[in-house]
Amino acid sequence: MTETTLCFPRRTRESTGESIEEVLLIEKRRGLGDGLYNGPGGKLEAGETPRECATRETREEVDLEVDPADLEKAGELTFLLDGERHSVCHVFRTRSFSGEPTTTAEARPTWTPVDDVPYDQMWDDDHLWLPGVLEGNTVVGDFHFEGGKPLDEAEFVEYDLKWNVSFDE
Ligand SMILES: Nc1[nH]c(=O)nc2c1ncn2[C@H]1C[C@H](O)[C@@H](COP(=O)(O)OP(=O)(O)OP(=O)(O)O)O1
Repeated sequence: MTETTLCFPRRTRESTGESIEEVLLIEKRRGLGDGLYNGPGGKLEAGETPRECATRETREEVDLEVDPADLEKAGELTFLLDGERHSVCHVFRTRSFSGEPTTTAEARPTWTPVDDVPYDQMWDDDHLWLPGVLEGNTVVGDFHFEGGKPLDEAEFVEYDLKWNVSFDE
């Protein structure tokens, strides 16, 4: 069973007297979820905490610096494939970062208004939990996929969500 992370950098952009709430999404260019929009993230390496992983992956994928201590844990998502736990994903958000997001071999970043998140070009589960996470809520969820490997070719069949949980990390 793999542990993974997702990191959602947030900002408020002022444009002609309006405040626009944005989230940094990536278009993933390889690996699991290739071609889909998501936050930067990936698999934990040996000895790494979820926060350290989210920080490293955000740097590797889009060259943005976030501090592990500044990440707010927003979700813990268990993905099941044919009844077996496939991965647990730790979801973080932050308004604290430095640098400019840059396209790499792994990902193409875009600041996206939270009202225009392209849920039709994301994992099928994302529209169920990401809006609440972007509103500042916390969530624990189980998401069941069926139909063989890899996960991004399996069918999303059912889910269970619990909102406003507290995380110790
Ligand atoms: N159902 C799902 N919904 C979602 O929003 N994100 C998911 C998801 N299933 C997996 N992810 C995310 C978690 C993690 O950030 C990423 C998968 O991790 P990786 O990018 O490390 O996968 P890769 O196969 O690219 O790994 P490497 O082979 O190490 O490059 O996809």
